[in-house]
Amino acid sequence: MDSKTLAISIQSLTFQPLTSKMKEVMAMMDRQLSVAQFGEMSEPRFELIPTDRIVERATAALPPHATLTITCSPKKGVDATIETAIALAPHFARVVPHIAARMIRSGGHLDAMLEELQANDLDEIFVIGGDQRQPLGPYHHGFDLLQSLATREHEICRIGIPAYPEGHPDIGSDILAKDVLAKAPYAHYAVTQMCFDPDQVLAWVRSQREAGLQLPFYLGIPGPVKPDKLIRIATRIGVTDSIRFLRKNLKLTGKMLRGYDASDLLSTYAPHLNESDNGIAGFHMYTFNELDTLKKIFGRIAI
Ligand SMILES: NC(=O)C1=CN([C@@H]2O[C@H](COP(=O)(O)OP(=O)(O)OC[C@H]3O[C@@H](n4cnc5c(N)ncnc54)[C@H](O)[C@@H]3O)[C@@H](O)[C@H]2O)C=CC1
Ligand SMILES: Nc1nc(=O)c2c([nH]1)NC[C@@H]1CN(c3ccc(C(=O)N[C@@H](CCC(=O)O)C(=O)O)cc3)CN21
Repeated sequence: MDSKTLAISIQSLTFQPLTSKMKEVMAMMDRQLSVAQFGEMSEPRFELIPTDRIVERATAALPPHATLTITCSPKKGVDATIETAIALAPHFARVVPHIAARMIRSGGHLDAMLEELQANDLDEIFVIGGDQRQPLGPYHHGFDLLQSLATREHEICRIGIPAYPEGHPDIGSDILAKDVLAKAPYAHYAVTQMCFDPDQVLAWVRSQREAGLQLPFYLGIPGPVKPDKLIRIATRIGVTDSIRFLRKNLKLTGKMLRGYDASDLLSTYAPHLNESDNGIAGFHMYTFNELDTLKKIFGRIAI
């Protein structure tokens, strides 16, 4: 029995409105349910931002069998991403740096990065265009970098690319659809941009399959984050429609005070994970580096 069914049966037995204690128990059970769903995935992925003390914080909060991916910001640059990935690598099963095409200064810079990755046994990367508007070197978009990688000697054996179920603030949907199909032969999987509307994501997954895209998808799940930070980040990266969806949904389900946690999204996705036509390989959690909160909710053992 899930927590909602349980709460309804408690309510109908006692003829009492839900007390705050009961709501707390429901919230806890919801979270346990979502932990189980996240844990069912063979390879949990967590996205981290390179910041001070990240190794200490990540090892304290996340299990060693997790896959971590490390973002690439225009402020810190791609070398900071690689440095952080190398520092985390001994502690986790798999560490995946995001390599932003527009932040690579030259072919020589790319070769030096590839050598450094190889020297540290990092064999997977996530290729993005990058939030840096003007390219620092010859690679203008993710596709240029993927093509260049295909002509070079390296030990990278797995490449991920981003995908945008909710669209992108600067890029038209028709361009995005063509782009992901063009990138697909060079990539092994796609990760969906964070989105709070699971129906939109699932409809998009089906439309991509109809368009002939064969890459497995990791569905991007926003992790626990305070509302003000979430709104700041979502506005910056253009995830605004589904924030509106989230607000409406939290109001409808009476969870406005409790705020967002991933359990509703995970529960909605759960029945679709085993539909083979969808090709959903797992979840990718955007942690916003809120690792203490993540640990409290998911626990070390449960993942
Ligand atoms: N920092 C990070 O770790 C992450 C960043 N992102 C960001 O998401 C955004 C998109 O990344 P990708 O899909 O890899 O981009 P991309 O640069 O590979 O572009 C995808 C497609 O859109 C076109 N395009 C790009 N910018 C355009 C513009 N301003 N107007 C019209 N068409 C445009 C490209 O020609 C290409 O066909 C970037 O801002 C990227 O940095 C995504 C995931 C993680
Ligand atoms: N366009 C785009 N750029 C990204 O960087 C990005 C996406 N999309 N999609 C998913 C995730 C979400 N990303 C982020 C990036 C930064 C913070 C963040 O918390 N930034 C801090 C500053 C961190 C620092 O000290 O560098 C903040 O307070 O905004 C969160 C999520 C990275 N990813």
